[in-house]
Amino acid sequence: MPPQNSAHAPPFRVAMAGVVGRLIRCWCRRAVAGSLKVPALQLHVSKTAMGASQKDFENAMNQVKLLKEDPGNEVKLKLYALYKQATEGPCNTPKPGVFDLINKAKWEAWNALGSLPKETARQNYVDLVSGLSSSSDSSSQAKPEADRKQAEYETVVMTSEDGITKIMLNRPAKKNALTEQMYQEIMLALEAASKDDSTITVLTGNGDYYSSGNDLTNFTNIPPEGVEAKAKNSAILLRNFVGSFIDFPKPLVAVVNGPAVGISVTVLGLFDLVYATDRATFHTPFSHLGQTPEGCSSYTFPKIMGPAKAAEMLIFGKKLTAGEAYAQGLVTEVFPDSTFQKEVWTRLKAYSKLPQNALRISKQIIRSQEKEKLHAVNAKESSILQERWLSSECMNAIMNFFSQKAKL
Ligand SMILES: CCCCCCCCCCC/C=C/C(=O)SCCNC(=O)CCNC(=O)[C@H](O)C(C)(C)COP(=O)(O)OP(=O)(O)OC[C@H]1O[C@@H](n2cnc3c(N)ncnc32)[C@H](O)[C@@H]1OP(=O)(O)O
Repeated sequence: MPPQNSAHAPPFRVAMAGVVGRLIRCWCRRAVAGSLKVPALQLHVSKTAMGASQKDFENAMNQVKLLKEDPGNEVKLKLYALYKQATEGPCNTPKPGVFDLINKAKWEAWNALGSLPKETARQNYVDLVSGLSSSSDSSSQAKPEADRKQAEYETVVMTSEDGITKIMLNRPAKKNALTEQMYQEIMLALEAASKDDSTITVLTGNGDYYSSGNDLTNFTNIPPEGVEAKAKNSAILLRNFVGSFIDFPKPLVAVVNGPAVGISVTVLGLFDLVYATDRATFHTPFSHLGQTPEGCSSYTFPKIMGPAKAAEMLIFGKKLTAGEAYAQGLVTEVFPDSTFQKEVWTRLKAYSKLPQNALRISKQIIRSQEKEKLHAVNAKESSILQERWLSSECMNAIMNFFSQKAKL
């Protein structure tokens, strides 16, 4: 064994990192050139499975060989892992020895996929290759994936830098109130962030508010099918929206840059870290609006802050200051507004350098303890709200807001 004392350890680590890098680069060159033994005939993926078909998968494998640009070691390891998962299922081979560096890196990438279903792995492989192909075809080759996707979003801004993908709510003139389009775009952005190379994903707001919650104009766009159909579709939207936070696979951080209202507060119970400026407030005025809790808060808030404090917020609509939210455990840390951005991003940049897989797997272990429960709570809350939205209490509250009689 090499010496492990402090005088020798750093040079050893540097040297080993260089060796590992060279070996992986070498393995990856072979993999991309097609000399990696990836026997297409060994595939046993059902043609009728959901998502990408066997043909899509085979096309994607061929596209990998045609890539004009080297996608980098990390991506190549991901491709390898997804390929193995899609064709063989979860990794159950013994871990290669510590000095078998290439096979160890490959094994770790595959093993990190845990029990990801074969169909999902196949779909993720196809999606990953499709992103790589379009990037090597496009003129904006040097831009990261998230930047290239920006054109697809109108209500959020998505950027990736230093291992952090930032999703910024971007309707500052409306206090980042969440329109139906915005719910959809946040879901799409989370989906993209879950698959990109970043280590950490951040949700934040542009302007003086984090978010004023559901945009109340969502209640005014009633389709010809009627208000019941609208309520039904909105309950589905809500359930999917909250579901994408429950299932998000990487560390998720809320950078609460100002006041937060309604659903933007409740889903905080599903984040891994919540950093708040001391200007932030946390307000869930559901009863005032004739509505009931969502975002799994009927379960997470009593767990986080105890039933009495949760009742004060969720039933009686008590607005918390950032300091109070910290004392109740809803917020991880509060920063002075003058240094908020600088301190938070410095902290997150340091965290994003931690081993990516370890962070992700740790998050998933924690979430797996109660994922089913969270989905059940989400379904129940959404279906209760579907009824509430049709109540006269709720309709009166919305009318009061629009007739300027009531502001929170
Ligand atoms: C049939 C069923 C359909 C249902 C569809 C639902 C889909 C899923 C729902 C999930 C459940 C979510 C629940 C919640 O989030 S409850 C919380 C809802 N939020 C509110 O009630 C906040 C309302 N806003 C306010 O009280 C104030 O605007 C606020 C205190 C936030 C800020 O006050 P301030 O005086 O500082 O600023 P302004 O009021 O002048 O705001 C500037 C402009 O922005 C508009 N605005 C702000 N927030 C909202 C909002 N939530 N919805 C709509 N519009 C909002 C405000 O009107 C101003 O607009 P103008 O400049 O045009 O006047």
